[in-house]
Amino acid sequence: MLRSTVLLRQPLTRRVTAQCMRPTTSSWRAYSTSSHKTNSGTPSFAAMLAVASMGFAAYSMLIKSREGQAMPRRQGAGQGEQQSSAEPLKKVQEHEQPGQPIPAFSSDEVTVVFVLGGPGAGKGTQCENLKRDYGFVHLSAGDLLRAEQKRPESKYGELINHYIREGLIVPMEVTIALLENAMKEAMETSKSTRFLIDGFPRKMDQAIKFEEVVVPSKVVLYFECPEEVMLKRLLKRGESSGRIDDNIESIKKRFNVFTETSFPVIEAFEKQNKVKKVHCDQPVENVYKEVKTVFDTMFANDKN
Ligand SMILES: Nc1ncnc2c1ncn2[C@@H]1O[C@H](COP(=O)(O)OP(=O)(O)O)[C@@H](O)[C@H]1O
Ligand SMILES: O=c1ccn([C@@H]2O[C@H](COP(=O)(O)OP(=O)(O)O)[C@@H](O)[C@H]2O)c(=O)[nH]1
Repeated sequence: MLRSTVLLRQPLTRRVTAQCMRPTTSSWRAYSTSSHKTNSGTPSFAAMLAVASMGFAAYSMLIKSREGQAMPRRQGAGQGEQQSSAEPLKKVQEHEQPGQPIPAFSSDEVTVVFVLGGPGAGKGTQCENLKRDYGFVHLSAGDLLRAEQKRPESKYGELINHYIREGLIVPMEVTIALLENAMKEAMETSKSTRFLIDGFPRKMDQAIKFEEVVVPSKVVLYFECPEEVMLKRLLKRGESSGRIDDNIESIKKRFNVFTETSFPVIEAFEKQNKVKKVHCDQPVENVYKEVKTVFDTMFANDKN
């Protein structure tokens, strides 16, 4: 059984240090949970206004749509109505009622591995290997957001586009709903119950909410990689990815957001002894050897 999410519920102001998690490469910045801000990670005033108003609109819609709603009973995997991705916020609103939230899935039945690490560390590459060899479903939060952004009927296209370009973290209501919908769909279509959640959670509130309303994670795979290596990989990827954030300006912002906001999530999971660290500054095959060691140990006799 998993340990509870006690640590994740501790006040976020609590200063956590996990020396073992800190990068050792001298040229890589020191990770700290203190909240210093850097200019390169700060959007312009106009951009902030735009983000604030878009974010406010999304939250207003969420709150408005909750009004007069009775508390629905959460349903297990493979049951209940199919949730269209047309309205991702609807999914989370079900959880946002007073009282103790009920996770959508039981961690006895559904296995979630969070795959975390800086941009370009190689998460997606290794997830595809794991999908092939271990039968996990690979859900990239970034890919789900990009698909939602491109969906013509989406209300959140512009909002997602802005957040991704600025390297900022999209409000969790959107991302959690997309993830839960995708999990549900995979369970219904392929009866899969093992998930690699790639690039999520990137923020404490996302981690807490997902484990409360979807399912607690089993393990966190942390892809440790020096910044200069990630930078090189991202610039190379940017030559053909067509991604609006694989450019030097966006990359710098993403690095700052990772250091200041996402790395503390990894530290918090480390305090729960959930983190398995993989060294990514080596060829793909060698990284995968490390990843396989973790999975062979963790899931050798696991039926989930
Ligand atoms: N170990 C590795 N060595 C060299 N290049 C890699 C390695 N792992 C991934 N890449 C390449 O680096 C880029 C970023 O990898 P990706 O898996 O997309 O990272 P992430 O999902 O963490 O952003 C891709 O172009 C990928 O082909
Ligand atoms: O849970 C998530 C995952 C991704 N993103 C956004 O999507 C971008 C790209 O994330 P992805 O995981 O696809 O790429 P990576 O940065 O790991 O290369 C991030 O910078 C964020 O703007 C987000 O807001 N929430």
